[in-house]
Amino acid sequence: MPVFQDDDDDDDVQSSPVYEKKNGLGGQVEVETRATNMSDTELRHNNRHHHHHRGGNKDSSDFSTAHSLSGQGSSAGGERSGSEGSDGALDKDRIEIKPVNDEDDTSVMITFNQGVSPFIITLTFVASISGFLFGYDTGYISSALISIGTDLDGRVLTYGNKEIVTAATSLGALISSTMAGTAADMYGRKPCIMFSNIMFLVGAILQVSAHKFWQMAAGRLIMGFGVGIGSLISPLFISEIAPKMIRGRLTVINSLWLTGGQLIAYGLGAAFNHVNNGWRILVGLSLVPTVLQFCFFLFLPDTPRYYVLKGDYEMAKVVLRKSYRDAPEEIIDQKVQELADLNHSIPGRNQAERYWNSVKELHTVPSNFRALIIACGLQAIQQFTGWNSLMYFSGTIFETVGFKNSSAVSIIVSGTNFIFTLVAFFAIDKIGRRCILLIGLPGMAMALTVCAIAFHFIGIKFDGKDATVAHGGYSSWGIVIIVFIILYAAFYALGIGTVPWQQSELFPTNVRGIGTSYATATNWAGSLVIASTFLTMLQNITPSGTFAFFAALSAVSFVFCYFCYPELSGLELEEVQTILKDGFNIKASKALAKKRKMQAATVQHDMKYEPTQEIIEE
Ligand SMILES: O[C@H]1[C@H](O)[C@@H](O)[C@H](O)[C@@H](O)[C@H]1O
Repeated sequence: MPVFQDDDDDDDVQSSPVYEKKNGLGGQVEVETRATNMSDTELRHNNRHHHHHRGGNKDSSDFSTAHSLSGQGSSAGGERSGSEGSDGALDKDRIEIKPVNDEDDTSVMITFNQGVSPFIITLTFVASISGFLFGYDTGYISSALISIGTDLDGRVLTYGNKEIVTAATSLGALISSTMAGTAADMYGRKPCIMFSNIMFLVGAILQVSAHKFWQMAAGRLIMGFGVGIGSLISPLFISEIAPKMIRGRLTVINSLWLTGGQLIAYGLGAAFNHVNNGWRILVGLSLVPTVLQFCFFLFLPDTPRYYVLKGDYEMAKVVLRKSYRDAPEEIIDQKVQELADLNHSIPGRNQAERYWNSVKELHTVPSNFRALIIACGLQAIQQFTGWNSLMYFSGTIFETVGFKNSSAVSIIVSGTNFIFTLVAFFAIDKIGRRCILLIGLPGMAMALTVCAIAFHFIGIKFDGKDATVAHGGYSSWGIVIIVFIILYAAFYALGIGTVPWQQSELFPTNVRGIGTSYATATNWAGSLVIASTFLTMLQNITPSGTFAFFAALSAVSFVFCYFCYPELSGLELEEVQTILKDGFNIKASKALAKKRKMQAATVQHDMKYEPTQEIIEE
């Protein structure tokens, strides 16, 4: 079995089941990429085949389609292929299909040149409406808080009231996200999203008709239940229907809808700022996408994985057939078989036992626990570096530093967030998650530090109800604050705003639901803490102190990511597990990601012409 030293910097595209790497401490770390646990699900069928050697050479001989991009097929198929001489007994026309160990994967499907079907695009589009609602409903509150005036209880809202109305949604989201993963396994992803639509509906109606502060807060809380469910299920749904090779990007599409929703909320907020009861229109408009998503889902199916989970193999096949229109029936059958085999790999006689075993596995298996640290760590960093306090209160801040049309400035901030999420969409696989994180965090720390200094010179004071500035009107420090808040937004969206939502790739199948639930709950807990304390912080430790605090946290977060976040772009899911097996193995992950990218480029190029392919080691 071939072995290569990976501590060199060569760019070859060798693929091997065993890698020897030096870890950061100089010790030897053996990273084995065999999909050993899946060998029992090995499937075979007769078909025409092609055999790709590394470097993209092809010949026609015995073949295993194990793993097109990673060469993991080398575990079972590769060993056979590797002993070609002794394998002469193998039937020339036999294709051996071995799944990777991820049931979301299209490892059988990858034997086709599969485009993204209109059906997959439709499902992604409809599921992402949850992302839009997440963004819109967390976005409109900033301008609503300004235009609400004395419409509730006939008085001006205190900062405390504003914090409650804002934080209620995060609280609702926190509560529902802790249960959403399990509910999705029990009742299905689609019913969960439809249930979230009902929460959005009830919450919005309560708010639109509110004349009392507490009714408004209750409406925001119930809307939050919907946001929490949507924020977890939508990326999960997309990852389960997406073809493996574009799964990462499709997940970022959900983030694009999210930040786009925030942008639209700010735009409409500016438009309705001076309209009587304009905030009610803002809230009321959120009913449109909710109702649309609910109606669309009446006609759309759940994910194949869910149907297999429930034993409804026929429905799973129906969805797969629509998703991969060119796939022959036998491939569809085998994909369903793969999913069924993987489904049994979760131990337990019933749902409760399986749930408990997942919880145990999450905490006791070292690679899972490291994945948990990274996933929760990134979500916590995303929130505790202060972005959402700006999303929620930027209107108030900009008004205070002298900008009358504060909503317009807020549009620029959320527009920057959207545009740089788009930049992240292109960069996340190309230059890698780790790299954009390590660019973004120091950039944020720098921008926040400048804001802290500017706030000091502008002489701003919050007394819990009103904000006063020593130098009223436009000032050069006010402009510095706006410019650097925009820069902060750009660095944020490029890295930490987007990367944490790739969380599902960190976990293996059996703990993915529960792992992503923990991480999503961490996100909402952080959002809740920040939203409910930001204005109090401004008051007690001054705006300068608050921004300096966020700057310090960004700097510390950089250190965390530098030492704990491996490069995962282009890696197969089980490779992520092996990378995390005995440490965070940053160096090894970077080398492996580099090689995988080159292999993927070769395979993608060839896929245009070949129905099947594989990279194997010689
Ligand atoms: O990824 C998103 C995005 O960055 C949003 O702008 C932010 O409001 C959310 O909290 C975050 O989860």
